[in-house]
Amino acid sequence: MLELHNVTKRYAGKTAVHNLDLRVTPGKIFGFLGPNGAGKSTTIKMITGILPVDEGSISINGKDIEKDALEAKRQFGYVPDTSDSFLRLKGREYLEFIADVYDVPEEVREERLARYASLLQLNEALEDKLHTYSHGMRQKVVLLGVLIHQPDVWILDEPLTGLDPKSANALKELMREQADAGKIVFFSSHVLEVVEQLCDEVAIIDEGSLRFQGEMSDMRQEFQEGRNLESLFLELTNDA
Ligand SMILES: Nc1ncnc2c1ncn2[C@@H]1O[C@H](COP(=O)(O)OP(=O)(O)OP(=O)(O)O)[C@@H](O)[C@H]1O
Repeated sequence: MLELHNVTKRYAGKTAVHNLDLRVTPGKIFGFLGPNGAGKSTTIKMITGILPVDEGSISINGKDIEKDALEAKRQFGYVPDTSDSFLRLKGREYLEFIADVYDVPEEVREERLARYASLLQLNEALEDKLHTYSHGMRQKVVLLGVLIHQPDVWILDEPLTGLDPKSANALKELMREQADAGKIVFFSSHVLEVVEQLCDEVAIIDEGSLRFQGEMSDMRQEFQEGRNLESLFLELTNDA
């Protein structure tokens, strides 16, 4: 379970996230949706412990991200929207490093590496250094780093941006596979089509405040059956 209680974040006096309450249960793909500047990345950075929470609290499988940071961080894998860490390492070295950090046994890591590198078409690139990778390839190697330790919770910030259609499709299938295996897949997006296709549950944030949280089907019902997600989104975020 991933829970946010009354979470607030300010940057130099400006409120980026305001009193946010979220509850994400296992076995679901959860889409965190909002326009540019809505507060999605700020929220994800607080969930992952990159940014401190100004008010409220966040727990992952019952572990508080601030009071019990190490245990909370063991629960999730994180794919940021851009990745420029460990650029001097080769792809394979980066993945070995992550597998070491999470104590993944040798045989298990080899098996996962073989399966997921091939699925994401990264095999050949693993012997190259990360600084030679394109944006999409970096996204994929970070994703592989998550898949190699199979956390209970996946947190992905705009994960499909920059992926070619084949890789995007592979990622969508992996997200579904993880959710069906009882894990939480929490991802942010402003691509409505993706959210509509993929999510079991959705939260919409705008100007730092939650506008809606619920099942995809509830959302359609609440805002008149038959309307498409785009018109609901525009209405909820006052952009219409
Ligand atoms: N480091 C920062 N310092 C000051 N303000 C910031 C900082 N980071 C974000 N903001 C502001 O906080 C608000 C929320 O930004 P955030 O990046 O969380 O939005 P987002 O929903 O992820 O947007 P996008 O879809 O464009 O990535 C915006 O008004 C943004 O300008």
